[in-house]
Amino acid sequence: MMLLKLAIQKSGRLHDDSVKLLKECGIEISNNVKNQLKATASNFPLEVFFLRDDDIPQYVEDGVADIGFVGENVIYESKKNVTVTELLGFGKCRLSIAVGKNEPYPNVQCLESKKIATSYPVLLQKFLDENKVNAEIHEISGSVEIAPGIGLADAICDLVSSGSTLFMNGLQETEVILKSESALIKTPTLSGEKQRILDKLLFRIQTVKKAKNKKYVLMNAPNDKLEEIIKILPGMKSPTILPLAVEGWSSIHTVLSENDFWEHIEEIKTVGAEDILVLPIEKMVI
Ligand SMILES: Nc1ncnc2c1ncn2[C@@H]1O[C@H](COP(=O)(O)OP(=O)(O)OP(=O)(O)O)[C@@H](O)[C@H]1O
Ligand SMILES: O=P(O)(O)OC[C@H]1O[C@H](OP(=O)(O)OP(=O)(O)O)[C@H](O)[C@@H]1O
Ligand SMILES: [Mg+2]
Repeated sequence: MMLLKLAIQKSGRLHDDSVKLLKECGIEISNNVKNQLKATASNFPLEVFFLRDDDIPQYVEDGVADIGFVGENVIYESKKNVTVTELLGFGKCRLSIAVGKNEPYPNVQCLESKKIATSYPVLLQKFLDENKVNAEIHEISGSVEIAPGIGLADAICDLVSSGSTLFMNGLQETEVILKSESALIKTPTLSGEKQRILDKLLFRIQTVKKAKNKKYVLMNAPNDKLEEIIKILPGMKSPTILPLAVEGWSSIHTVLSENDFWEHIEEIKTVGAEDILVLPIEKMVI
């Protein structure tokens, strides 16, 4: 049977979320044997390779793997011929330039002739070129944030998420050069049969993604307040209204994005809604 070959990170920041996404898509993979580098799904035509994340774009370009889950930072730094097919919503971070927290940084021009340490020379060079800045790039493979403190460089360009690594190393973030999250990449040529398997996988991923920032919201309200509450709720189509056992009251059910929920909750309460419940949604097919 034809199997779609997927490359994911063996261990590291993207591993758990990659496996979790497959699970949420209803795909069972057993990788119980420690250090096993390959696994086959038991209920979907998928074979999973566990690799270093930096190697994934190359494998996918070569067709050794048909698709991969990997950070956009790694994809664009690698310059490989692969197609970003779907963003996956995890591994969110940004590639930023930072300098010592007491260094003045009026604008990007102040990087002229400076030495910048990074593991992302391609993306950094592109940014410098776009801004017509000449700077010396010093490539190192990790612990980049330590570079200014030990006199190795004047500035750094590295991944930032919470900012705590920068803070702990006495650095300030001065430019965001790329916003990144994990993405599904695809090999340049895929057979028709494999494309059909990929379409099925993409449908499942999109179904899971749609549900992720949506909430199922239930609330009780007196019947004479229903109309006013419904006007406030930006529901999917129209909310479901069910009578309560208590005379004159109803239960309103609707689906809201997390954002909309926070934005409207005060207003809904003020108008007269009570006993508001917010539940996660597992899957959503619309
Ligand atoms: N602080 C962070 N917050 C969120 N996502 C991050 C963060 N740092 C990195 N990432 C994302 O996770 C990816 C993997 O990070 P990780 O640190 O596991 O990489 P690695 O050490 O190069 O792993 P490997 O051993 O596979 O080469 C990064 O390429 C990036 O897309
Ligand atoms: O802004 P923060 O939340 O502090 O995250 C940023 C840090 O996370 C990443 O390193 P990671 O912890 O993955 O270690 P690594 O250097 O071994 O990849 C990145 O290289 C930064 O150092
Ligand atoms: Mg790596």
